[in-house]
Amino acid sequence: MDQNHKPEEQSDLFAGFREPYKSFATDAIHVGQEPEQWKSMAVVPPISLSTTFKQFGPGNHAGYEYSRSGNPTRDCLEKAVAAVDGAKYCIAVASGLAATVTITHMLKVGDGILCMDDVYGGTNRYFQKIASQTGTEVSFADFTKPELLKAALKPNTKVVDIKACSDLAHEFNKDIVVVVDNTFMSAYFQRPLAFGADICMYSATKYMNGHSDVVMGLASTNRDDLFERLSFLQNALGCVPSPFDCFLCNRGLKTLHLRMECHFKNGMAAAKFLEADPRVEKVIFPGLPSHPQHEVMKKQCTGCPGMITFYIKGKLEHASAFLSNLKLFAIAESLGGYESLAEHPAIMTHASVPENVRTALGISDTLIRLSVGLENEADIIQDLEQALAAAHPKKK
Ligand SMILES: Cc1ncc(COP(=O)(O)O)c(C=O)c1O
Ligand SMILES: N[C@@H](CCSC[C@H](N)C(=O)O)C(=O)O
Repeated sequence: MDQNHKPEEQSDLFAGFREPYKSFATDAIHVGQEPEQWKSMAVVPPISLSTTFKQFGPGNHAGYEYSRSGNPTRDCLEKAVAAVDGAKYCIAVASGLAATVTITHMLKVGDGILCMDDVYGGTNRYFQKIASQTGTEVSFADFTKPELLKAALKPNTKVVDIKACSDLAHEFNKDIVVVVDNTFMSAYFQRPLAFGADICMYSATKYMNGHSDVVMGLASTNRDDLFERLSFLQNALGCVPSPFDCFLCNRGLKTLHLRMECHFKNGMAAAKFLEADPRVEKVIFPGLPSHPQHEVMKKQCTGCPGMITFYIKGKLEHASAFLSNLKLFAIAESLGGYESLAEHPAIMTHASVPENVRTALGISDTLIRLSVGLENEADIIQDLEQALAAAHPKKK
């Protein structure tokens, strides 16, 4: 390994980024968690497993009637997430995809969705193979170029999927609902609602829970009308998370700020290491100046998560050799947990994206994705170094 490698200086790391949101950690730790709400004065919200709640008389209850419709543990999580998103409201659902499905159910037959082309493979699959078969018109565009978004907006467009385009979309039609999938950024590094988005959603399976032990989705909003519809759909569609999962995610949220700062530090170190390595073709990490949206990121975000993609030199066999030789990083789908993961998007997470679309998006045989975890920086770099050496052995 590179013996001269020094840990990233925290102060330099965040230079040029937005200041963290005021009282973020305090809100994540305290909002919705007030001990006074329980007779027991429990400091940590209890896991409320009861599926039903006794009523004083028919229709006269203490705020809860049936656990799909409302649950005390879920309430604690939803209040805390709303606070860290700078939102009035939040709903928790059973997965990130359930959040996408629930939001899409706000549409009527004939309404349109305009989605960022480079989305999670399962979102692409849902829009192309399910939503578009049931009367919703779905199209995709590259929102990193506002002129392409502008050209793609249609009179029936109701949902788009990127924060930077909120103004453009609302100018075109104020009824367009701008939805940002904030999964990769987390609430700590980006607040889409503060930039004009109408709904901020997550696969909480990732950074928001952060421990790779919960599958969950979240959606926050400041709009009363959207919340009314979303909470109606949360109950009516029934895609709700279990109270135990709500407890875990609520707990994970308490350390989000600490985890994200460490993900950024380790991610930056790994990205710099890879960018300097001759066995690597190209690194895509928005925290690096080489990334085309680096300036946008610094303007809009308070930091950069530990997600790196890079092209290894060679062919599929080199990518496979690199992945198979990793020791600290596990080859696995998912991201945003405390542990480092690596995967091959073309074969794994984005296999459901049609091949021609993958090619257009650059999801090739040599593309590798890393979710850099919270292990020691030097051990992360050492693992990358030895796997690159195994993929590209020195000729004798
Ligand atoms: C960016 C993004 N959005 C949504 C999802 C869907 O989330 P879930 O797996 O929790 O359904 C995922 C991953 O699956 C994702 O990576
Ligand atoms: N969002 C996760 C999950 C990836 S894919 C999961 C499954 N194979 C599917 O196709 O739904 C990630 O990006 O790793």
